[in-house]
Amino acid sequence: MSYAVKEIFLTLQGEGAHAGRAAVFCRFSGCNLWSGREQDRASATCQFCDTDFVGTDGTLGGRFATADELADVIAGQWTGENINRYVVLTGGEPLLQVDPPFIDALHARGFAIGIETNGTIEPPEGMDWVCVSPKAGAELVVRRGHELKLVYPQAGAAPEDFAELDFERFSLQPMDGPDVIENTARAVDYCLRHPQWRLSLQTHKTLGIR
Ligand SMILES: C[S@@+](CC[C@H](N)C(=O)[O-])C[C@H]1O[C@@H](n2cnc3c(N)ncnc32)[C@H](O)[C@@H]1O
Ligand SMILES: Nc1nc2[nH]cc(C(=O)O)c2c(=O)[nH]1
Ligand code: SF4
Ligand SMILES: [Mg+2]
Repeated sequence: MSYAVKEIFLTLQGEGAHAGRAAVFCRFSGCNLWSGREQDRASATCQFCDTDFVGTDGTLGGRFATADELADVIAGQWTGENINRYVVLTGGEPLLQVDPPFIDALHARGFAIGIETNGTIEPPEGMDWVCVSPKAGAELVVRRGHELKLVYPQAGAAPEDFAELDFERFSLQPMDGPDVIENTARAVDYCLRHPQWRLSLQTHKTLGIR
């Protein structure tokens, strides 16, 4: 199988439990909850997306014929010491494309693998950190994992709907957009009242890094 990739870049994980950790990001093209076209946003299942995942025209983006070819480009972006190598697979929806040969190819190059997923597709075995971000109106198939990171607030997806699921870490991430200041205040208030949840800020945005 081949892989359609929007962009590949080295940065710090900005969100969630691994915030601050050096990681190569591999952003796959395409999503099952939105076409990525602005004219389709209002009718999409997921309407608040902050990401351009259309096409293969970003930094180091392209179509990769094999898992080894893609894993080589990812490994080539790692510039630090060769310890604690970490890759984050995101998108778009990475689980439309991530398969066992690709996971094996990354592990063979010494990477621990994190994935950001909307939870509608079961991940293959071997992921080191599965971060599920449920979307109102989309069936949640992945009901266990390492981290559940809920964008807040979302009509039809309240934190209480997910609090009993089998995750190690529960993160609440303010919805970015015109109401981000109010959304952040509400998320802070929710975490104070429900200490099962921890605030997740999109620190890369305030830092001005990718
Ligand atoms: C762009 S998505 C890609 C991965 C996957 N499709 C998903 O939704 O989890 C990466 C992360 O950004 C979050 N996100 C997307 N739009 C956001 C927004 N407007 N504000 C805060 N987080 C957002 C998602 O919920 C997800 O946790
Ligand atoms: N720095 C940084 N951290 C991130 N965490 C999740 C991201 C994503 O778009 O999936 C993201 C991103 O795009 N950049
Ligand atoms: S599911 Fe993820 S990538 Fe797809 S539109 Fe929603 S936030 Fe964006
Ligand atoms: Mg992002």
